[in-house]
Amino acid sequence: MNARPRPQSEALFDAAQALIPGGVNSPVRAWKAVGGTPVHVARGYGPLVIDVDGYEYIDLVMSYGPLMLGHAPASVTEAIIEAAERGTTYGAPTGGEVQLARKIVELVPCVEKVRLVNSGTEATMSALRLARAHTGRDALIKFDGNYHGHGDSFLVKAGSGALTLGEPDSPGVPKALAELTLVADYNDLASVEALFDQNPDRIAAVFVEPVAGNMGTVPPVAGFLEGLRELCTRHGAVLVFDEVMTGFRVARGGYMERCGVMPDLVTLGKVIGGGLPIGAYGGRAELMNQVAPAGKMYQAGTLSGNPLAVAAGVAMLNELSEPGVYEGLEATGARLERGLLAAAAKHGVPMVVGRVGSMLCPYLAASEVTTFGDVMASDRARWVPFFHGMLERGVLLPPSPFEAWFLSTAHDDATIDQVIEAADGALAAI
Ligand SMILES: Cc1ncc(COP(=O)(O)O)c(C=O)c1O
Ligand SMILES: N[C@H](C=O)CCC(=O)O
Repeated sequence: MNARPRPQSEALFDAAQALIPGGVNSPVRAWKAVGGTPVHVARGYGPLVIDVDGYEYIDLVMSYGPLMLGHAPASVTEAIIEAAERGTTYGAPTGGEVQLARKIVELVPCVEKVRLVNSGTEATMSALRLARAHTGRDALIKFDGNYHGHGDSFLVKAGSGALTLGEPDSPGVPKALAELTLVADYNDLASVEALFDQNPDRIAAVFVEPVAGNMGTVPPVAGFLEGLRELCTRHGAVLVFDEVMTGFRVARGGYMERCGVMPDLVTLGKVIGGGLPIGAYGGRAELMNQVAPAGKMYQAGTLSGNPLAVAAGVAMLNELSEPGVYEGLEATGARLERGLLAAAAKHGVPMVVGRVGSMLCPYLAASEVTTFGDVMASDRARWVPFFHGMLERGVLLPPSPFEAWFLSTAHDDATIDQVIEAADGALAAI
């Protein structure tokens, strides 16, 4: 199949490379892992995006997770327009912030109080500072291949774009700070226990993506999150679930609602902003009351609680509160998983699918993927022609085998069947 010519995307990418580092404002968008020119998007509606050359694609990037209702859902768009007409930012508290905070407190089980920030990165940086302030300790444990945004303390064995570019430990992070980040193996409780034993009274927090979504999609094995809870309680460390990706995606109350394990703090982002920039961290009142001005741990933001983001988030969470939404997303995810596995089996391509609800990742691998090592052992070279085969058949995937695919309520059965048909063709050709 011949690649479709994309002169407009190419011209824009050339111009962007002269103006913006690597031509993009977030590294994973540069298609370094798959090669070629990134598709530059002109607009999106429902499950589709249209590029600047006029081609239409079924979108499985979905802005890396926020767009639970597809592109430009009327309720969210109207809420943004109404809010913008009243002014875009005030630097003063608003009723909208209270509405969004109330929704989060009502729906996310571990949250009694929540602070809104501007991105997932800010949320995790702030949660880490709070854990350090609370415990008076400096070290943290994170997991190989988990990604918590680009705060210095987290760019150690990081997933997502850092992994894609082969830079999981970024230059520019002070060595003294990086040494405080201890790295354990995801889904391996013994590796966490060993770090606690080797570092008595040093560990402020354990940060975990309860479903690892920045090395594809790797659900936790039975007992892993329960074990982290027990270890943190035993050693006086703060357990932080980074649900920036999974919050309101895998269930209204995030993955903690599905698994029943309660962290001390949670970080949120993506969905709660309805597609506008936002982040949040929250937890028990006793912890959150240490944040300024209630307490001494300083954290602030000129645009925090931005009226547009908050209005979009409230509209999004209202729609997600409708009955049947998550059951529908589960069915959509299951349909795609079944179709992908059937297509792979038909063409003799080894495949396993990691999936929780509407986030998923097919690995070109013959056996179960539960660890970072399993992810790295999957056939990433063969994934590249698969990506391009899908693209040429009108399906836009995240441009890296380490990124999750995201579905929305706008992806109906007919759309999913088109994705499966494209996968059938793409897998036949690799
Ligand atoms: C689990 C997780 N935590 C934190 C972040 C950082 O969020 P943001 O990109 O909004 O800074 C991301 C995504 O980038 C994420 O997937
Ligand atoms: N995997 C990342 C976040 O979830 C993708 C977003 C980005 O880094 O641009």
